[in-house]
Amino acid sequence: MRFAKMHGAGNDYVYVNGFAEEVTDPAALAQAVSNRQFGIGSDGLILILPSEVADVRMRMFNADGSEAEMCGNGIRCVAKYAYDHGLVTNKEIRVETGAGVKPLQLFTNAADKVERVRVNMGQPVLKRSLIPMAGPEAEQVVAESLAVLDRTFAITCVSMGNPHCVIFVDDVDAFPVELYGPAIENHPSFPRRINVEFVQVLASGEVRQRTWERGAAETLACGTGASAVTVAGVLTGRTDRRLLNHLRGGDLEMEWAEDGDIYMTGPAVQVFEGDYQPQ
Ligand SMILES: N[C@@H](CCC[C@H](N)C(=O)O)C(=O)O
Repeated sequence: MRFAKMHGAGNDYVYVNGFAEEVTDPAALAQAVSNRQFGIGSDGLILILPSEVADVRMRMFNADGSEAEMCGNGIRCVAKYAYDHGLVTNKEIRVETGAGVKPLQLFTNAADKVERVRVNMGQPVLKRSLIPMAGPEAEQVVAESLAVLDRTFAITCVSMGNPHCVIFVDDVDAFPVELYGPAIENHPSFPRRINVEFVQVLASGEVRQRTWERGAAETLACGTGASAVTVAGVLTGRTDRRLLNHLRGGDLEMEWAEDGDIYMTGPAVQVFEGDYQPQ
């Protein structure tokens, strides 16, 4: 099975071209290829597939085999793969995801290879009923508290198609993400689990973020998470609608536009291609 290993700001996935390869059990394949000792090594698996409503379709599987609705860093790499491998020829394309069809703008280098991508991530959803939480439905969840282990956090929950819990902290580099991340991911309040963003505000237009990802552990970046952080920063009065987000693996330029859509611009990098023999 041919594959490409790609990353967006260090959030790395194995990409399989579903126009040419048939994958019968993507959940099992995701677990196998993601293993950093016995597999290729990645945060998960992304399939690039034909679409009836867009230029291409993507399906995204976390390292534990669970399928997610959307992947912000992944969709930029899907666009790069599709353009660089000739699946699309335009620099404005549409990608079908589990969270709807997303429009993307591709930026190429002198060799006509995609280097950066701007994605319209769509509008955030703030209703409990749509961000798989337990409890009463339909109110906004801008500032709630969540008791976890020995602490109670102020949280902002935002769905970007997939669920995120944003927590602002004073010193994100010193924060024990590996302790509170899994406890929040698997908290009874979130029956379908949740991605957790820990964020330090550096200035009104600049933050530093670390992410504990549902189904994967801490990753170097999360594009849907950076979108949720942009929303949470504005709603809690901490940040502007334009934000430079420093993640562990690189920077993302974020904007929550006046029309309500969130735009993310960031890198898409192919590291290598290869052949994988399913065990
Ligand atoms: N890293 C991704 C998000 C991947 C899916 C997530 N772990 C989930 O289960 O929702 C991104 O860049 O958005």
